[in-house]
Amino acid sequence: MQFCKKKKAIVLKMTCTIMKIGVHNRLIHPQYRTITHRLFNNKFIFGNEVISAKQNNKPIVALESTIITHGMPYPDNFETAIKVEEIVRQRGAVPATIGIIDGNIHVGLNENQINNLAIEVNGPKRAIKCSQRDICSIIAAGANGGTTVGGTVTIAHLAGIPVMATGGIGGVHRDAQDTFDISSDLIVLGRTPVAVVCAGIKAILDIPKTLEFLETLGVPVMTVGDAEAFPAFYSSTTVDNIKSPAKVSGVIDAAKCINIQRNLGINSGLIFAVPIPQSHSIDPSIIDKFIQIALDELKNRGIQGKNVTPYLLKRVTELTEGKSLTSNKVLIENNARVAADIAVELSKVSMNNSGDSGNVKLRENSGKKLNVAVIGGAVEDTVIHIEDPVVKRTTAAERQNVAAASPSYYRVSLVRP
Ligand SMILES: O=c1[nH]cc([C@@H]2O[C@H](COP(=O)(O)O)[C@@H](O)[C@H]2O)c(=O)[nH]1
Repeated sequence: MQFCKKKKAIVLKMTCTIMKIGVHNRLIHPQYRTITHRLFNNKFIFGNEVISAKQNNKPIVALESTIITHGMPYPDNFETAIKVEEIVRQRGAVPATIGIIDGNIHVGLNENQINNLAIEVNGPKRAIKCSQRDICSIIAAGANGGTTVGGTVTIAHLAGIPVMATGGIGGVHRDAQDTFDISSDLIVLGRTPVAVVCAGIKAILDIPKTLEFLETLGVPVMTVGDAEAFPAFYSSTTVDNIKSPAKVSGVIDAAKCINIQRNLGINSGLIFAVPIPQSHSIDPSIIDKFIQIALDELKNRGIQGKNVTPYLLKRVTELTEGKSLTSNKVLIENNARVAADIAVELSKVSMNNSGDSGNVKLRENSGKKLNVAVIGGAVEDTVIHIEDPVVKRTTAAERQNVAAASPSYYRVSLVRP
């Protein structure tokens, strides 16, 4: 009897564990299922709302948590995070705020957890700013992490969430030629297929250089709407009114672009830049003066690396007497609205995936001879391995015709370097 009870308990425990792994495994991106299943099934914790959204194929929007832990003061950080989640729900999608708590990756933090991260913003238990490189060490230490765009995109992709919203992505810092400070957000976006909805690139950065770098990485950058200008976070245009590299007219076309990238198997992210609502756009030349003051202070104080962006955002808030913080909140809310609409449209186009190529016109190969223009060239080194050289005594007559004789002298294999 005793034995039976014990056996039943073991069987029950095993079934529960298998169920737990099963549920989590299904929520993970198929490409990583086996690996995450083996290594991480206990490290990924999905919020109830996210689990239910996954099971019912509802659109999900990933939200980052560095804004909470390093981007805003308390209680603005908490209130904004909650409001942003609510906006996503109102638009018909499910929010998944991503962060690390006690060494576990959370996809869908609850209100209590968000408050705990928010309240510690200047306290001793403040979470670590977590870009992709920090994920493993934070998990290993059992610590808390507020995930940046790069960190969030990495986790969202593992969790099979293709859209995220933030305020502004990181980028190339203004004096990058001296400091080499380039946000890892860009590198992660170059190799992770998640669409990021933001208010452009933060004005504290070198926007033209950031756009150049994104082009190098092959990341599509598109403004959403009719505007020609590229938005600069606090302002709907940059100081020198840079043109956007591309634009989509609205959320339907944005979703089509994500779907096309996916169908083509292009593994980079996409950036959708949404201009801050005109009511809260700050004149770019005014904000630039404050940014310059904060940048000079930064140099004098020797602040570097991951502390640069939080310091600049905080100082600009002080210098503008809170005006930039209000704009920051408004633009994040606006981005969440657009991201939710894109996620809803994306779930429609992906359900209806009958080879729809969106605005891309697919041309049939007509079999006609095409005139091809070759631009540039490629040089490829070839290493020749000589196998079984044949030493052969030749006659004078044979030596006169080396060209004809040489192929039979060696067996050659070509190897790509
Ligand atoms: O409105 C905001 N948007 C974005 C950020 C964060 O700033 C990070 C960039 O930091 P860094 O420049 O150190 O890579 C982004 O990834 C994002 O997490 C922020 O604080 N506030």
